[in-house]
Amino acid sequence: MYFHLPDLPASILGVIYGVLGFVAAIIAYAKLSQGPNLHAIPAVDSSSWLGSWWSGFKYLMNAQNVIQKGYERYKPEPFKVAEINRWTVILSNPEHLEELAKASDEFSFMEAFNDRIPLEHLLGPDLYHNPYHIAVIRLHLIRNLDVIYPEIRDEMVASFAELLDLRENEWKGVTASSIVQKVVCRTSNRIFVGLPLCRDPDWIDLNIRCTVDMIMGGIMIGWFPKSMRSLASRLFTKVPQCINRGVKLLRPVIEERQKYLNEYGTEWDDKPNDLLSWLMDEAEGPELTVERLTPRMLAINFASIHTTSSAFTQALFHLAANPQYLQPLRAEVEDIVEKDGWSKVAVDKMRRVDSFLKECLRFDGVIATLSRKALKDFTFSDGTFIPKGTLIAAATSSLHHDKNLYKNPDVFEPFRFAEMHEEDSNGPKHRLTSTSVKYLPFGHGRIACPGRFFVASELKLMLAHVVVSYDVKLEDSATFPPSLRIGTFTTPNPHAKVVFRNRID
Ligand code: HEM
Repeated sequence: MYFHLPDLPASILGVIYGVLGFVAAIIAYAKLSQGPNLHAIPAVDSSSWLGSWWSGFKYLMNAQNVIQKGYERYKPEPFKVAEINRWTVILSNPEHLEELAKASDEFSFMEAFNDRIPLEHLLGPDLYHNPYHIAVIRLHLIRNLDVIYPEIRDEMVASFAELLDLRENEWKGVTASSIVQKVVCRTSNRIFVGLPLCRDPDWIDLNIRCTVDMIMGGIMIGWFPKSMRSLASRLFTKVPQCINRGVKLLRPVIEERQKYLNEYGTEWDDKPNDLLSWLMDEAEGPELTVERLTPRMLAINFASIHTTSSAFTQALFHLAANPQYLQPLRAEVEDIVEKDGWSKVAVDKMRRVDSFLKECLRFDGVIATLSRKALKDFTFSDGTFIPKGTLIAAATSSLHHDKNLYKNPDVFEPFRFAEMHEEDSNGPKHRLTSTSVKYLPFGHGRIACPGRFFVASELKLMLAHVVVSYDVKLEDSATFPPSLRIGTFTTPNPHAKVVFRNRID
């Protein structure tokens, strides 16, 4: 059920929107004032009644500018930025970030996330209170990477071929973001739920759309008091329909596996080696039901599909805008594959491919990561005090463009990390999967993204395949497509085209 305003004259609608805006401003201010006492931390813009609301609006429109302004003015001290209904303290001091990344009981990633997108009320409390899927991703997905490599590649190559559907040597323009989302969804789900579900158009559509529905629904129900959020989620968001669709599609797969599990225990011939199987092996009691496994699977897709496809779409734009990098990438891939085949060993050796992707995430990846909520009062070792309840994030994009941390930070230098790897005796620390307070797209420390080893393999296989199989360029006279941003969410341009043809040389 959704609310629609009836057709009313513009003047009456204007009054209604005015009143709603005023009420929203009051609620927002009330929420801003209810939070922890952050008076000692300077604000980037005004912290007055109306000023903070206006600053929140500016943050929504251009968070990067607001954070950069604070970074230039206050670094290395923390500063606060107003969002529409909350303050966030931004950290810019690498020492603070290192301490934050190491802290255990004092800060929570999940609490901070839940404050923005209340997954607990959207997908149910089990996911939030019993996140056993994180351990499964951390242990099984990484441990099985070698074995699942051929499947990742098989699905990815088939998806590109089908979705691009190129004829002879003709150039064909495609909407990059849409094609990449489908390739990523299919390829990732080959490892998440296996064949044939990973190719089911309904499953692909569900997982691509559901992320957007969860973000929009989450932002909306975040305005409601906690006690009303589950009801609001059922009434005003599309998430319950997503879960029902998911249950319908997953039920036959899960029930068949449950039959084998009951009959043979955790091992049987031809047992699928995928994330769903590993989750079912670890699930206990009611967690093993279709109704509990489905939201978990949707949540894993939520964490992976848009993040991975955004990273690859942006890489594709960089490649198409800079065709001079195609040749050095091709040379590396062909040389390595000739000796080692399309194996994990081979892809691990592809330093230019690794560096290209890593630079794309540094250059125009996320704006703020290391999002945490302080669960108790915390004092950094230099005496900086953070009160309980404070929302914190790192000034990721500003750090990634700081000339004290990177040479020529505002220039896209795709092989910079490969060169650092060559010059450094501790080369591996420059790999895509290595995090540090200078490199934060995957977060850092105890809670750093557990999917990053899988995603690095997937992205590297995709880029290596594209460079050896296709010629790519932007449309004639097109310039680098600008990303879309709302608050700290950033997404590559959803309309821009990349032109492909089968490689001719
Ligand atoms: C390019 C793709 C991806 C990016 C940029 C990314 C980024 C991140 C970041 C920034 C965090 C928070 C870490 C922190 O604050 O320290 C995170 C957490 C997480 N990511 Fe990823 N991620 C990606 C892909 C994936 C994939 C493919 C999966 C699943 C297979 C995944 C699963 C998760 C999970 C479950 C968490 C929560 C960890 C926890 O609560 O301890 N991510 N990711």
